[in-house]
Parts: sequence; C-alpha cells; structure tokens
Amino acid sequence: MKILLVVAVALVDTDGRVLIAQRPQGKQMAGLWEFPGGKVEAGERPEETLIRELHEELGIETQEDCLAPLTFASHAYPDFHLLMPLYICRRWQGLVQAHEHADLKWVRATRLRDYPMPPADEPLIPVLIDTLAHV
Ligand SMILES: Nc1nc2c([nH]c(=O)n2[C@H]2C[C@H](O)[C@@H](COP(=O)(O)OP(=O)(O)OP(=O)(O)O)O2)c(=O)[nH]1
Repeated sequence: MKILLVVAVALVDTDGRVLIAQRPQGKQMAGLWEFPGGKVEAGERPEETLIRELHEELGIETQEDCLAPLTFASHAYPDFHLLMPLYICRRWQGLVQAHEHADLKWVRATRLRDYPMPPADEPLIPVLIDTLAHV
C-alpha cells in the first residue's frame, strides 16, 4: 500500500476558532470539510509545502516559526494510506480567501462534528477540542 504524505494546518483565529475548507466539486471527497494543506512534493520539506499551500489555497503568508506540530492522522483509504501531520498556526499575514475551495468557515473546535470531514480527520477533532478548550 502506498503511503501518501499530506500536510495540513489548523489555522486558529483570535477568538479560538479553526478554519475549515470545503473540497470542491470534481475532486475526491467533494463537499467534505478539510484542513488546508496538500501533498508534500518531491524536494519539499513539509513546512515548505504548508507555506506554499496556504499561499495558493488561501492567499495568506506564513513563516515556519509560526507552524507548530500538533498531532497527525494515519488512515487507510482503499487506494492509499494517508499519513497527515497536522500543524497549528495562530499568526499569518493577509485575509483568508477561498482560491481553490468551494467555501471556508471559522468554527469552534466543539462544533467541528457539525461539518462532514474525511474519515482520516475524525480522530483529530478531540485533539483540537482539548487544545483549544481554554479559549
Ligand atoms: N488537505 C487536506 N487533505 C486531506 C485532509 N483529510 C484527508 O483525508 N485529506 C486527503 C484528501 C486527498 O486525498 C489528500 C490531499 O491531497 P490534495 O488536496 O493535495 O489533492 P487532491 O486530492 O485534492 O487533488 P489533486 O491535487 O491531486 O488534484 O489528503 C485534510 O484535512 N486536509
């Protein structure tokens, strides 16, 4: 089984809400809500991938020292095994815009279950709830 390395990030705003992004029509898992990110390309470090994807997908700029490792997903899809480090980021420049997604939403971690997410993401939700419980 091929292991696919995808990096993702929980962007957290000053109210403690997390950004989720809706996968567009025409892609696998269209309509589901995910954390921004994408596949690590050849020659890239995961942090470089995230900075690139945040620029491409959301039009924001981030620096490596604003990306903190939080947890990871490890999930067997039928055709690949997804290994997905999840970073947390509270500082960036610019306003988020949906360049590649159908929609974006800022949600409390405790409300993430209201939005259908890929099965790999479900175990990440309690980690975010714990991490952001104090906010
Ligand atoms: N970015 C992101 N991808 C996720 C999450 N959960 C999850 O299962 N995935 C999967 C969906 C895809 O199979 C893969 C991410 O690949 P991708 O976003 O770079 O590529 P894609 O399938 O959308 O399409 P493409 O670029 O190959 O055209 O990881 C998540 O929370 N965020």
